[in-house]
Amino acid sequence: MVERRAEHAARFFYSHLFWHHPEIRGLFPASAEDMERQRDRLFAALTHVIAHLDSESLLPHLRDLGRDHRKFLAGPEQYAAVGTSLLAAFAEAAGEAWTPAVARAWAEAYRVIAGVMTAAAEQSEDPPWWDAEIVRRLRHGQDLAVLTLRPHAPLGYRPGQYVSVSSDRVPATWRTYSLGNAPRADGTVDLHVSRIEGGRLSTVLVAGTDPGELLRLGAPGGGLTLRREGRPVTLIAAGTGWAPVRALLEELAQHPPDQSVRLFVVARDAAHLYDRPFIDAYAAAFGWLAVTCITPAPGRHRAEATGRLATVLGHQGPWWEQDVYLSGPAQFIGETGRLLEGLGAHPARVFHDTVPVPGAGGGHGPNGRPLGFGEWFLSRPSPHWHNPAARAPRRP
Ligand SMILES: NC(=O)C1=CN([C@@H]2O[C@H](COP(=O)(O)OP(=O)(O)OC[C@H]3O[C@@H](n4cnc5c(N)ncnc54)[C@H](O)[C@@H]3O)[C@@H](O)[C@H]2O)C=CC1
Repeated sequence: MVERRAEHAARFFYSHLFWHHPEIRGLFPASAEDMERQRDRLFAALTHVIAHLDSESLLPHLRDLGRDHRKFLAGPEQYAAVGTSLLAAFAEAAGEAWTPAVARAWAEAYRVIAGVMTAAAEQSEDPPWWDAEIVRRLRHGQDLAVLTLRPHAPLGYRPGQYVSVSSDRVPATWRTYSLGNAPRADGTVDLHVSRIEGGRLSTVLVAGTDPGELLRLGAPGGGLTLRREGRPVTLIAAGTGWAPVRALLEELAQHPPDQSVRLFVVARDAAHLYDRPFIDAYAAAFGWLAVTCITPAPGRHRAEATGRLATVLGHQGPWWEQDVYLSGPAQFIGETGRLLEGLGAHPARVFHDTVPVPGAGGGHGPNGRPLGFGEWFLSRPSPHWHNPAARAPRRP
């Protein structure tokens, strides 16, 4: 019932929260657009919890979330305030269906969720966030940069994962970006950032930060990590989706696989194949690796490269035995994932971190704005709160 009025419930929730606890407002993004995103994230996160109530993955997910929320300075008082406002918003949206029994069940559910999250936060031995100094910023054209960072403490990172990032230049705003390597001997890691139109943090990271200044990093996350199960591997990267794939390749090179590895790198133009020297060096050094780079025909739209990739993949095979790792824009992952299934790839062996939201064509949210990587990730699995037609089927 609340789902049908999700937009209203989310607005009510934040108004209630900030009215009763004005001091909490400062922990949330200042801009209206970023608050809009925040509202979606709340329901995406709740969807995830509710869709996984019976799943073994729920508790580990909540613990991760709890540890991660320390970077938002969330303590017991904030959890209590959020719980009160959340239940008030649900009561408002559910109307007469909000019976005393339902209210009790939700209060209990929230108590459990918040309890698991705060306990994990208290027990964590990791810092709440990592301060990371920008050691170097390498621009590749107008829209792309690779930032070399030195975190102040070791990062528990597995190749293929991403971190959330925040800068004092855009307060209370966190976005996820992938790292292109496991920490080097000196602790440094590379953050690959593509500027999105109107994206305030990505614009600052690509064009407006200086070596010596600090960023904040959240704990590494994501499941695009190597499964070494003896099957041949296909890696497919588009744009800065190259970053996690690069990290996976480095890991493969450290313990060369018995099976062949095919790598497909897709970019909007030749200039955006920004790591070409690395790719060429790997192709020359390792007999187990076959590389194909794909760009659109000159003058064509960037998405045409995805069509070209489809043609190339159609001539490869067999797919059933492959482990496939996919990384790139959400729309790209959706299209290429469907194509691979059509070509016979095993659906459980096509790995990626992002899931397209049904009904939100063009990689855009309900208000026409682009969805961030974190939102794609959080909205997994995919019942979409703002589109009743796309709701998950009810369990019998
Ligand atoms: N683990 C992951 O899946 C990761 C995902 N990303 C995401 O990858 C994206 C990278 O952005 P950019 O480097 O600016 O990429 P981009 O916009 O330059 O696109 C690169 C290629 O992706 C394909 N593509 C882009 N938009 C498409 C569309 N609407 N439909 C079909 N294919 C499309 C095209 O082949 C294009 O040439 C960001 O959205 C980022 O969030 C980044 C790192 C890791």
